[in-house]
Amino acid sequence: MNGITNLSPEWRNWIRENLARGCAPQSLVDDMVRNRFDPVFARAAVNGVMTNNEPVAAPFEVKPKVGTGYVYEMPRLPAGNIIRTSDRDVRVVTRVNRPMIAVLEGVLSDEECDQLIRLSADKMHRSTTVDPISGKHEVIADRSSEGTFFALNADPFITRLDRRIGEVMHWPVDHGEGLQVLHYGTGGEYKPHFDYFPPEEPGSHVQMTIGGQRVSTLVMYLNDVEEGGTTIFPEIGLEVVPKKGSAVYFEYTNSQNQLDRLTLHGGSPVTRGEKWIVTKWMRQRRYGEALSPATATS
Ligand SMILES: O=C(O)CCC(=O)C(=O)O
Ligand SMILES: [Fe+2]
Repeated sequence: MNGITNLSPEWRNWIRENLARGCAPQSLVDDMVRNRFDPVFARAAVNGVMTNNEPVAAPFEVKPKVGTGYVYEMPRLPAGNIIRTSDRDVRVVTRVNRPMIAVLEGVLSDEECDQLIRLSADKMHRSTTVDPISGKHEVIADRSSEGTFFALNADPFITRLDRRIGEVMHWPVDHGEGLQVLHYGTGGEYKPHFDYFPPEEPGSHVQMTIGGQRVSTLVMYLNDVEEGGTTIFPEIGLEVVPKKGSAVYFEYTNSQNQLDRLTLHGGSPVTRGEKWIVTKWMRQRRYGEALSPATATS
């Protein structure tokens, strides 16, 4: 998820002209990625030009209500003490109803955690977040971690995890962004933030061009952290201690497009040892649906 994240007038014209010539949108995305564009941004940019919504200025189709008055609907997370997925039973250890948060055990086996770390270790990049004004992915001081990303169906191992995670989150696999592995060294942290794209920030519109708003998050812990590194929810004073194979789930966008500000959260500083997590973010719609079915790949 790295690379160029702004569209010069020249590139915008290039997209326009090639679409007019009948080029497949995906081939333009591929060319842009070869020219060092961020893949997610490239898709959003091509889509924006295709739909005549210039990416940064594109109005989001429904203006979401923010903050107060969030209506809590039936949680998407299945009810009960055990969530039975196609290949594993996941135990619910804690549920909070407002905001909707759950702590889950046994989402991943120890071997799966180790395997994800192994697969990620040699392809980590300093993590980026979305700049509120430009919508660009920027390295920022608030997020001292390195990350890497696994596209949906990257291989049978990832496909199996994505399937199980979709069952736990009770949301279609193809509405999910690819799994994102993050590593924090000692001192690493992620300051409190929202996982949804704040609609008042212009950069959010770029991110929402494909798939819409994020609706829910599953943060899975890949190791036990010696000291610190808890997932904190400062609005409600909750702290979840990382445990290998466990996860914290939360949801923040309801069917009326309202956003739950109580899901403000962060990763507290790792004071001893290191911390590995893998995160799944679900979107309102199919992630990639804005391109035609023949060209959408994730
Ligand atoms: O590190 C954590 O515990 C939280 C991670 C997080 O908030 C995220 O990946 O969006
Ligand atoms: Fe987050």
